[in-house]
Amino acid sequence: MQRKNIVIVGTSGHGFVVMEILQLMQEYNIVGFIDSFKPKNTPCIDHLTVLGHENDIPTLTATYDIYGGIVAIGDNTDRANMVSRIKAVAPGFKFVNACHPSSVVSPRAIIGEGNVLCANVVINTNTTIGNFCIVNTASSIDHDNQIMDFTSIAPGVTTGGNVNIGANTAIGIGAVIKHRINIGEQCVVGAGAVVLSDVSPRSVWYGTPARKIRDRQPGDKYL
Ligand SMILES: CC(=O)SCCNC(=O)CCNC(=O)[C@H](O)C(C)(C)COP(=O)(O)OP(=O)(O)OC[C@H]1O[C@@H](n2cnc3c(N)ncnc32)[C@H](O)[C@@H]1OP(=O)(O)O
Repeated sequence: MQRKNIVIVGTSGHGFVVMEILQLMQEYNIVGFIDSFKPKNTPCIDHLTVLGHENDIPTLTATYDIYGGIVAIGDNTDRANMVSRIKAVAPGFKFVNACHPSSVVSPRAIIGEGNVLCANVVINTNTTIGNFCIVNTASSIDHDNQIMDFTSIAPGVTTGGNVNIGANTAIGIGAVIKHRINIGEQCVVGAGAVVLSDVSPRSVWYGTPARKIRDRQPGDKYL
């Protein structure tokens, strides 16, 4: 079967991680990168270059027969804004998932669209991953979790069963989240935190056990 042509939006290190995952999947043909800041034809990696700005996607779709692609931007707010812009200029653009072949995803898990599951990720039974999330290298998301849209899970995070993580929240590298914990939307859980109690929306928590450090304001940086 002929592979569908896709683009990767974002040319950071994360963009190249996503590119390698997509290459290993052998389901899509990557035609190039989209970037808001780099000029067209900027070399990226392998033979791939920047094809244009997100506003160029409609034209590029006609030129390259583009099916869709993935937004590979690590910051949750920037990723969400980019998805909105693409939906506005190219409503037919299909957002694909990049799931590393070494990831172990339960057949009873539900995975939305536009997600990245990196190497050695485990998604256990009855867990739902929304849309446009990043589950980074070797993270383990256990049974009956609900991970909402535009959330990012850094490398080596472990969640127990029945954990809920709200939209646009960032969980830092190596954090551990006890079973039956609810984490609100737009939160930051710092690197190495051990979360033993519920995390209120729009707040920053870290430490062992994790404590609330401060509220987050709109536009505050994530990691
Ligand atoms: C593939 C990838 O790279 S994915 C990305 C992976 N990266 C991450 O996961 C990074 C996660 N980020 C963090 O943990 C950050 O430190 C944040 C977001 C929690 C920063 O929080 P801030 O409150 O702004 O921290 P700030 O840098 O101002 O430091 C304030 C104090 O808190 C401490 N601190 C900061 N983060 C943590 C943490 N995670 N755990 C314990 N203490 C911390 C600092 O050491 C500092 O202490 P001091 O005042 O005694 O010197």
